[in-house]
Amino acid sequence: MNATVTEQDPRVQTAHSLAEYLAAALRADLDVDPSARALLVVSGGSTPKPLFAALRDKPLDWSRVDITLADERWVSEDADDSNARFVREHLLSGAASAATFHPLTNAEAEPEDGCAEVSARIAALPWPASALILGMGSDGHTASLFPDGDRLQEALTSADCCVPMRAPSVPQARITLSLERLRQTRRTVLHLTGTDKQAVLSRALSDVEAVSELPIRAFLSAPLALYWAP
Ligand SMILES: O=C(O)[C@H](O)[C@@H](O)[C@H](O)[C@H](O)COP(=O)(O)O
Repeated sequence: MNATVTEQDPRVQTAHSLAEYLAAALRADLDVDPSARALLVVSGGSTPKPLFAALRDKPLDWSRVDITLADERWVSEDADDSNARFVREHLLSGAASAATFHPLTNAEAEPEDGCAEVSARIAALPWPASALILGMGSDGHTASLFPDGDRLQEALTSADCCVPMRAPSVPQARITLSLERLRQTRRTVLHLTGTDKQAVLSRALSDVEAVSELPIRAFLSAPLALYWAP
């Protein structure tokens, strides 16, 4: 007998499992009532690309789904490193093109000037979100909560929806949802790949460093679904 061996990329497999979980969460929240809308908060970076590919054709009523970002670089939407561009190209196609996307930028030149308008617009979405998907950097940042962020303390304590952020470790100015807003979700997912990030997460779980040193720690005291692949 000839055996057929199919090798699956673990990152793609993990993305598929997470897409199933998110689609089920969105369906459950939409099924509550026919007029209900569901909000999905996604992250940028490179990790979500296979997730978006696995999620965008899931059968659900995408016309009742709002999508926004956990954070954004303050760049134009056609810039290579715009998270909005990334979402439009990789998530908002196929069935998911019926969803409504809410970007975190506007025409102001600086996030400090544009933040109030973005905050008001994003606060008006149907919170709590069905799900928040966070990534994490090797410095323990998540969303744009950077250990060296100029407004990290404000973002960790503010009741405002969004906070501008600049950090010496990253080239562009950013805008991030505040911790309080990021916590307004029914489900929080941490989506990671690689052994380097596994090591950072172990450090964060060891309870030695402060939230200001490893901001991901702000999410470890509440239920969190971890999707990790080597
Ligand atoms: O837009 C961004 O850059 C994110 O919001 C950021 O918090 C990201 O999730 C991590 O930096 C992980 O990025 P990677 O997925 O590229 O490793």
